[in-house]
Amino acid sequence: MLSIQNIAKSFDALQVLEDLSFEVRDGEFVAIIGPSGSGKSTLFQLIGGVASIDKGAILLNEGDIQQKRGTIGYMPQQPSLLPWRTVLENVTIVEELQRKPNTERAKIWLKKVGLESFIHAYPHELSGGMQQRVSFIRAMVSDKPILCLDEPFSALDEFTRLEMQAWLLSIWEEYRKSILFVTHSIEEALFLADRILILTKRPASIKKEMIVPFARPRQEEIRHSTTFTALKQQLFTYLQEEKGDVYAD
Ligand SMILES: Nc1ncnc2c1ncn2[C@@H]1O[C@H](COP(=O)(O)OP(=O)(O)OP(=O)(O)O)[C@@H](O)[C@H]1O
Repeated sequence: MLSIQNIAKSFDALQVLEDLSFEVRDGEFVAIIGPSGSGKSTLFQLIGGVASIDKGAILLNEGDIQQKRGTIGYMPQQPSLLPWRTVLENVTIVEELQRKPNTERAKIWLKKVGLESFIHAYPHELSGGMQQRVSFIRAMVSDKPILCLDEPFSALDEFTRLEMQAWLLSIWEEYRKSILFVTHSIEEALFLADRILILTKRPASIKKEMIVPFARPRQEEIRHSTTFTALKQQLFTYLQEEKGDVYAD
């Protein structure tokens, strides 16, 4: 579905990505972890078409999406909701820009995620976790073939973060939309993903790929299994080899 082929990207003399290749298949949940500053956000900018690659190709369902905006669903680290718009109006904004808002579908989604009594509320009336749900639903209803989530839970407190991980899994396991998920948390990647891509330090390419062996639907208990602990240690070692910041949590 999404195919990143040998891409390279520099900002002036700073080479950020080099010969980076990977794929995300239809319905797959892929997590990316890597050292700080290795170029994860840059990668999303390239996939989202807001920056241009120097070399290589970015294909979505075999079509070239280089510098094409609006082909992926995107959820940023901060919810980025417009404070003067209600929850419902925030969810429909992407479609409004494309002149085809589907208010009914947005309402159905908000109901599905327990926000039906908040559709006319403003962002400041919601908790951080609720705001992230709205942000996620906005990306979902834009109905793109793949969702790119850039550290979506990193600003949340630990308890809300664990809740949001379970929440995301329950939605994803029902709908199986392709997800590319950047995180700094090894544990989050292991709990959520089918496959984890580990980046090298800058200029980043793929250092390793790990297939996550846990069955779906995922159960909380896997976090306490010996396999989970062993894989966590393995991932930690890979990241230490790249001398990035610390990722164990
Ligand atoms: N528009 C830009 N112009 C110049 N340099 C940039 C630009 N965008 C990013 N960079 C540089 O590219 C490098 C990679 O940045 P990026 O934000 O993609 O890394 P990251 O892996 O997402 O970092 P983090 O893990 O800390 O969020 C950094 O050194 C950053 O300063």
